[in-house]
Formats: sequence, structure tokens, C-alpha cells
Amino acid sequence: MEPKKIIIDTDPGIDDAMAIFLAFKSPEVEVIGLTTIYGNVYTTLATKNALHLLEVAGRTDIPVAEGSHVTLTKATKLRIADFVHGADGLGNQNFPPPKGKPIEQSAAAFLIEQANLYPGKITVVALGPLTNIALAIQLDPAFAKNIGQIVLLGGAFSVNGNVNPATEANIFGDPEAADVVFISGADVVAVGINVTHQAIMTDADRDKLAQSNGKFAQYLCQILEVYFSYHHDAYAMRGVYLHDPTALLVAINPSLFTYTEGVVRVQTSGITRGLTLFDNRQKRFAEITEWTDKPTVKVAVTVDAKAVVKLIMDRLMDS
Ligand SMILES: O=c1[nH]cnc2c1ncn2[C@@H]1O[C@H](CO)[C@@H](O)[C@H]1O
Repeated sequence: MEPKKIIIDTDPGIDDAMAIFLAFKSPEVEVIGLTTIYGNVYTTLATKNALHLLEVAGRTDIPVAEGSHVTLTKATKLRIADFVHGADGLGNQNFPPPKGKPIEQSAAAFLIEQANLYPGKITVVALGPLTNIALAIQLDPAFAKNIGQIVLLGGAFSVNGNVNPATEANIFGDPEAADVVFISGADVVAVGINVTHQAIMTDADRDKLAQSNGKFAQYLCQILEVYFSYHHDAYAMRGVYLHDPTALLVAINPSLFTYTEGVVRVQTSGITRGLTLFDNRQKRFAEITEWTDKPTVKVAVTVDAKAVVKLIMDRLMDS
């Protein structure tokens, strides 16, 4: 079978690095581009880190298109999670700057171009706030139809968030953009932290990575310390959540998860700004609601966490 063409929209990010490397070790997918976004770092640094990771992987053939520096509503005050990933986004390792440059096209323009080139064939794996995807949807009315699938890491479905009890970091980064994506009519699969919090790399797993000769495993062990110490402080756990690589696995092997389908809206104001609210359709509401007649999306519900962690580990060690 032909590998599935994917574009990874990313804010690298330690778990983004894991996801990007995992993609390179996965014959099921072919990475045709990276697009960058703010989130774990500002967009400029996300672009540098994306180029750096491609150089580490020896995949400088893959184009990087820089994404938006502001939210969909043009807000410039962004929430950057440098306390999770280090000031450089990659565990404070002071890597030399990359030699490569991003392409001229913006992320949104690149997404639109590729979706038009291969209608119905491309999967976007969105690992940060959804600004670039929402821009593509707004700039090209055919994008939602032309893009094959959007697998997004975002939301906290029926559980607390990780920014505050209401909201998960990627949705909080640009709630207006997230709402645009959820009701765009595209084939969307949302993977929230209700699922990714089950996929944990333990201290023992990290030791295994360190002992393997895998190139990616070795690189990741260099950058993982900051991510582990953040989880230790914030969650009192000896391990880290494998958010981004787990979401990527939805594109690689969807049968490791189960899904439900319904309308998701995003709260854009008040103390619950960024909340993702799924209508489980158990009630026929008497009134028309903000969910009525909106397109549905798929939301991941359960995960074979053991298989997910094993697949991520195996592929990263075999590199
Ligand atoms: O405050 C935070 N707590 C936990 N994860 C965070 C936080 N901020 C950003 N991320 C990042 O957002 C995605 C999952 O929500 C992950 O990529 C994680 O690394």
C-alpha cells in the first residue's frame, strides 16, 4: 500500500520531536512537509527547531513552511509553554542554529496548495494551536473538502484541562481557530488529553531508550530531562505524557483507538475559554443550540495504551 501523505503542523517541543522522529520511522506515512506554529515556543523558534530536527534526522529534503505569529483574531499575546520544554523548546541544549531555511510560502498557503494538489489524499497532523489550519479553511473555501483528514492533538473531553481545569493547552492557544476547525466540515479526528494522559513513558522506558543505540533514542534522551522534571513537579509522576507521538499514531494505526462522533464546539470567552464541549446526542434538545446542524467530528475515546507506548518505543529505538 502507498504510504499516507502527511503534513505535520508543529510547535517543537520535546514531544513534537518524538512525533516527527516516529513519523520518519513509520512506513505507513510519508512526511511531505512541516508547518510551524507557536505554542511550546514562538513561531520563529518553532521554525528553527523544525529545521534543526530535519537536519538531525537527515531529512532536509522535507520543506518547512512557517506559520502564523499571531492568533486567528490577530492577538499577539500568546501563551508559550517554555516551562514545559525549556526556553529553546528542546530541553535547553543550546543546539547550533540550523543551516536550512523555511520555504517562501506561509504554512496556510502550503497546506492549501498541497490539498489542491492531492485532493482527499493528505492528512494534516496538527500538534499545536490550530491557527494555520483555521487560516487555510478561511482562505480557501474548498480546503475543508480537499484535505483528506485532520488529526489534531487538542481538547480535554470530559476531563480537566492542563492549562486550567477547563482547557487543554493547544485549544487554549487559539480557541477561535479551534472552533473554526471543529465546525469546518472537514474529516477531523480529535485526540484529547483524556486519551494522551494514558500513554506514559516511564523512567524505566527512558532508561531503555538510553541503552539502545537508536540515533533518535539517543537524541531524545539528551532533550528529555526538562520534560521529565516538569511532569515530576506538575503531576508528581515519574514519567511523561506522550501527547504528540500518540496523536500521530492515529494517522498511522487508527485501530489502536476507539472513537465517538458528534459536534464539538469551543468556548471562546469567560473563565472556561478554550473548553471543548462535545454533544453526546443523548438528548433531543427542544431549542436550537450552538451545536444544532453543525458538522460532526470524531473524538478519540479509548486507547490501547500499552500497544501505543510499545510502538513508540520500538520505533524510536530502531533508528
Ligand atoms: O501547561 C501545560 N501542561 C501540560 N502540557 C502542556 C502545557 N502547556 C503546553 N503543553 C503541551 O501541550 C500539549 C498537550 O496539551 C503537549 O504538546 C504539551 O507538551
